[in-house]
Amino acid sequence: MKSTMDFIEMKKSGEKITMLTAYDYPSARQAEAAGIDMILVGDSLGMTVLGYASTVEVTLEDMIHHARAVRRGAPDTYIVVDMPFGTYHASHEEAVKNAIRLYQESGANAIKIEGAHLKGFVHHLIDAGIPVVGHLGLTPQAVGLTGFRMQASSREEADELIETLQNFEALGVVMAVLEAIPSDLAEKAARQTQMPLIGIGAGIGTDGQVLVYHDVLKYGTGRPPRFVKQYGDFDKAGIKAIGEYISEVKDQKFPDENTTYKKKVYEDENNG
Ligand SMILES: Nc1nc(=O)c2c([nH]1)NC[C@@H]1CN(c3ccc(C(=O)N[C@@H](CCC(=O)O)C(=O)O)cc3)CN21
Ligand SMILES: CC(C)C(=O)C(=O)O
Ligand SMILES: [Mg+2]
Repeated sequence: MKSTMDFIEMKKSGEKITMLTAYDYPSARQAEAAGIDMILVGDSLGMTVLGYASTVEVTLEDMIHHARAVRRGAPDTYIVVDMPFGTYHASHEEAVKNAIRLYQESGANAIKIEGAHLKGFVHHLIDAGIPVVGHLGLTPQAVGLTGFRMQASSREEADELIETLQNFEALGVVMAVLEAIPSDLAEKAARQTQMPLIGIGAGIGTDGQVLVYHDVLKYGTGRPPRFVKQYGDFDKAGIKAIGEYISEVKDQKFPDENTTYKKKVYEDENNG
């Protein structure tokens, strides 16, 4: 399994870091088999696998439940798990308690927290020995305020983002995700910190990329964000396979010889 130090080495050497979300055992198995550098158990699971309109309804229990399945599917991959909405704002004390619980119960290697608010309590997590990943730019848990839109497009907001990253680094945050920001800002940010920066909708200049599993595979999603590239078509493959199954049952072609237990238990009876 790669370590936090390996990602810093990859940044130094210029080797891009690959990250993909996974939410369950099969998606984690696929990501590990393909050789992904790290897996994110994103709170996007609320939208991709639970069907909510945003990530706001996702709970700490949801994150633990899914992360444990991902760990079983990817025992040898570095896993980051999202702190969900409402679990780190009420007080620093509650944030620390919830973060410790998520880290301890999820089996993840690091926990990710959205926004600059993290600055206020991250030292407690680092004191406890928890690797913490930041997340700036578009922070989907704040969708009610921001919408799902590009962020930090003014000079002031861009400078503020870079300053927050420098604070994160000084506090001991190990990595950060930058979502939906102008590419020149992301590139500048990556040059100004030793922390590996993983981009999603942040251009080519970050130290790595992250995408959502269901977006990469075109699997049960609607119109994807602009920054998504679809590399597969699970919807097409799945609907085709399910359609063939339906036809074969209707046409009595399934089950067949190979899929039937034919040992006779009523051999001595006439006419069954
Ligand atoms: N499937 C999926 N992929 C994601 O990348 C993702 C999630 N879900 N859920 C959590 C957040 C939400 N994210 C989103 C969701 C939608 C847009 C989007 O539709 N953006 C439009 C622009 C919308 C506007 O300007 O009003 C785009 O064209 O990119 C962007 C990020 C990123 N994350
Ligand atoms: C989009 C990524 C960065 C995320 O936070 C998630 O999948 O929840
Ligand atoms: Mg998230």
